[in-house]
Amino acid sequence: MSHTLLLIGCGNMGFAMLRGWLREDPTLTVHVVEPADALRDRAAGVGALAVPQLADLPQGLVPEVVFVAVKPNLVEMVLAGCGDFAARGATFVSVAAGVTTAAMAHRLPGGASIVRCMPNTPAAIGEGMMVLYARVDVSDAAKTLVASLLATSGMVAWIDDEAQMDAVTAISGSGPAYVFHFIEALTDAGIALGLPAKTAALLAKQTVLGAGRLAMEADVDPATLRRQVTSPGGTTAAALNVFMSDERTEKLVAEAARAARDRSIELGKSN
Ligand SMILES: NC(=O)C1=CN([C@@H]2O[C@H](COP(=O)(O)OP(=O)(O)OC[C@H]3O[C@@H](n4cnc5c(N)ncnc54)[C@H](OP(=O)(O)O)[C@@H]3O)[C@@H](O)[C@H]2O)C=CC1
Ligand SMILES: O=C(O)[C@@H]1CCC=N1
Repeated sequence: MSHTLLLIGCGNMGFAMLRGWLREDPTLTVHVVEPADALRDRAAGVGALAVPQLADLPQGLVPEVVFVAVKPNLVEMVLAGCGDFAARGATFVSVAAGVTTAAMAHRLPGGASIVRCMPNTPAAIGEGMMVLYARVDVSDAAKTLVASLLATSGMVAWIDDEAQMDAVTAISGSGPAYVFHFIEALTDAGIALGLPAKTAALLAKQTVLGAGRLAMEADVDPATLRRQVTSPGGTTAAALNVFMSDERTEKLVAEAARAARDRSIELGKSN
């Protein structure tokens, strides 16, 4: 069924979602507000109707869902200009790290329908992890619509405790960057061991892709999959001795995730 959406902010995350939506459902009408010329052109290129500011949107526009994908410090300012959409029944979905639904509600008329989402950039190819939290007064119909729209971007999961959103941000929101960093490091290691750069990059990327898909599809857990690669006294054991001695990797990843979680909490406090 065709729906009318409004996306405010079409940078890295907004565009990743936009591309996913329009690729899956070209019948959607998506209005975009984005000040940067090049990013508006990019949005128009995938079929959106893009304008530089809210005031340029068609008079009387009735978006069913307003997605807000600006930097966290701008969310409240943007929402303050969206009262008319709330009055016309829109559901508001912010993807901003740290910005609570209470802070959003503060800028919208009473009773506004508000959902918070933590997406990630693999949404651009339909492989995102889209985690949602809805305030108690959001209707089932609105939740179903938001979830079905975001399902075009990847997997959808609901949480019922908003406080968990900071941890979600640390794991799946920021997580792709950790994996990209690992790919960079694995590529560099391959080059250092004498592989051509192109070959090293291909091996690193395909290995992460294949391992991720196997972890998702296998009926055993990742620890079992790891053991299946690790011949006693073999090459993998030699490498894992480096990764696992003194729980090095677990400690590093836990420390990194805590730093992201703490930053998400800070972002929430500064808004
Ligand atoms: N990038 C990611 O992987 C993820 C990001 N997020 C969240 O998504 C949000 C956006 O992040 P990201 O896409 O990376 O940031 P970007 O800076 O790439 O995108 C934000 C866009 O919003 C535009 N913008 C600024 N002011 C307005 C306004 N008043 N109206 C409309 N658009 C405006 C910016 O334009 P200009 O630059 O010209 O100011 C920019 O193009 C953040 O809140 C972040 O926490 C969540 C999960 C993952
Ligand atoms: O780095 C950030 O703050 C955003 C939120 C999650 C991923 N990117």
